[in-house]
Amino acid sequence: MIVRTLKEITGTERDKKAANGNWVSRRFLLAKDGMDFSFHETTIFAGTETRIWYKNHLEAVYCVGGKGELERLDTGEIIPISDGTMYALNGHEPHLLRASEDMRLVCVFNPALVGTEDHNKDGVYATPEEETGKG
Ligand SMILES: CC(=O)NCC[C@H](N)C(=O)O
Repeated sequence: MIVRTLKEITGTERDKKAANGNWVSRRFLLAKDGMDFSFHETTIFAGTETRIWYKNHLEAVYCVGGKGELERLDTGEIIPISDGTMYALNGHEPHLLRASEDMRLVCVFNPALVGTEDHNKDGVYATPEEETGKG
C-alpha cells in the first residue's frame, strides 16, 4: 500500500512546475509506483491559457475547485469547468485550457507519467520511453 500526503511531496521531484508558469502538478503516483496510471493534483493558475495535446496519453480530469474552460481545437466547442466537472480525453483531443480562477484538478494519466514531463510547443508529453531517454 502507498500512502502520501500533499505536504510530504511539496518541494520534492514529484512537485512539478510548468516551464511557462501556467500550472503546478503534484504527482502522487508515477510510473515507478507500478500502478499503470499516474495520479496528480494540478493547479492551473488564474489568467493562463495552456495548449494541450496528449497524443501519447489518455487523461481524465476532475475539477475540485476554481473555474475555467476548455476549448476543443478539433470542434471549437467550449466546455465550462468548475467544481464537480469531469472530462476525459479519450480521443486525444487537442485543446486550450483556460483558468479564470485558480483551478484545482485531480488528473489520471495512462500510460503513467515518468515524472519529469512538461508540454512541448504542441502541448504534447513525450512517451514514457522518450521521457526516460532524455535523462
Ligand atoms: C489538465 C492538465 O492536463 N493540466 C496540465 C498538467 C497535467 N495535469 C499534469 O499533471 O501533468
